[in-house]
Amino acid sequence: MSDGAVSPDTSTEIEDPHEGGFRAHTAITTERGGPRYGEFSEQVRTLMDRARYACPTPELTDELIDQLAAINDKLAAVRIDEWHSPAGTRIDLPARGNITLPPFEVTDVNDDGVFATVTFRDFHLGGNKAAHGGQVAVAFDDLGGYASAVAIQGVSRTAYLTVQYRSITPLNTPLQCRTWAEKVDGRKVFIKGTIHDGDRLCAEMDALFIKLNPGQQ
Ligand SMILES: CCCCCCCCCC(=O)SCCNC(=O)CCNC(=O)[C@H](O)C(C)(C)COP(=O)(O)OP(=O)(O)OC[C@H]1O[C@@H](n2cnc3c(N)ncnc32)[C@H](O)[C@@H]1OP(=O)(O)O
Repeated sequence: MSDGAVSPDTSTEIEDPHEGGFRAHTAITTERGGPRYGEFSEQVRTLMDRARYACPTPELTDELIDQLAAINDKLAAVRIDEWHSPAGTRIDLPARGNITLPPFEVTDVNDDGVFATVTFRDFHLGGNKAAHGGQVAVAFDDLGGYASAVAIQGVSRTAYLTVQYRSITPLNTPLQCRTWAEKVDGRKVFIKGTIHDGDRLCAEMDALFIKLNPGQQ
């Protein structure tokens, strides 16, 4: 039986293609992980959802540890650098296939900003059926970064991000998120955002993104 230990190995054999920010010398492809990679991501998310609400018997916990350890060993054997991992680069999948983000689908990008449908899942639970406030900020950070990238046609990082939580953000409900650049002042990109459940405002974002200089991490 596994002792539950997780290897801290973060090494990679591949030369780092990083050239600053989130940019890399790698071609965009929707092939990585194969045609069923989206199903794989969904199974991982479902695992997290189920685990959040499960109360296994001690015997079932033992059994699940062994099964998860076997899966983790298989995934460890195919570890790769972040630039080539499908999680985060599969632009054909919700949230670019990034399992750490609340799944979203961008529905439009135009002069009024970036429009997306975002769904917080069971594993994004904060308490009493509401999404965790930190998870709301995660969605805003990523989709705010998207709006910043559109506004400056370049790469930026978050300098600050504030969220006003206006009403409960529900789980398992497709929500409407809009992020947009309010002002660009040199390298400073002032980003606003909203998340609505229908007509009801759940949360608002006020953020500053800074355009990275060439080669800046
Ligand atoms: C399509 C794909 C979309 C992908 C989206 C992914 C989005 C994910 C975004 C992230 O999560 S990034 C990770 C979280 N952020 C960080 O880790 C950033 C950590 N901080 C830094 O690296 C630096 O502080 C930063 C790059 C933000 C700024 O450092 P710099 O040295 O490049 O800039 P500098 O300090 O010279 O400041 C430039 C201007 O911004 C202003 N500024 C910087 N930080 C500020 C701040 N916190 N508040 C107010 N103003 C600020 C600063 O005063 C100055 O104003 P002026 O030009 O008017 O003089």
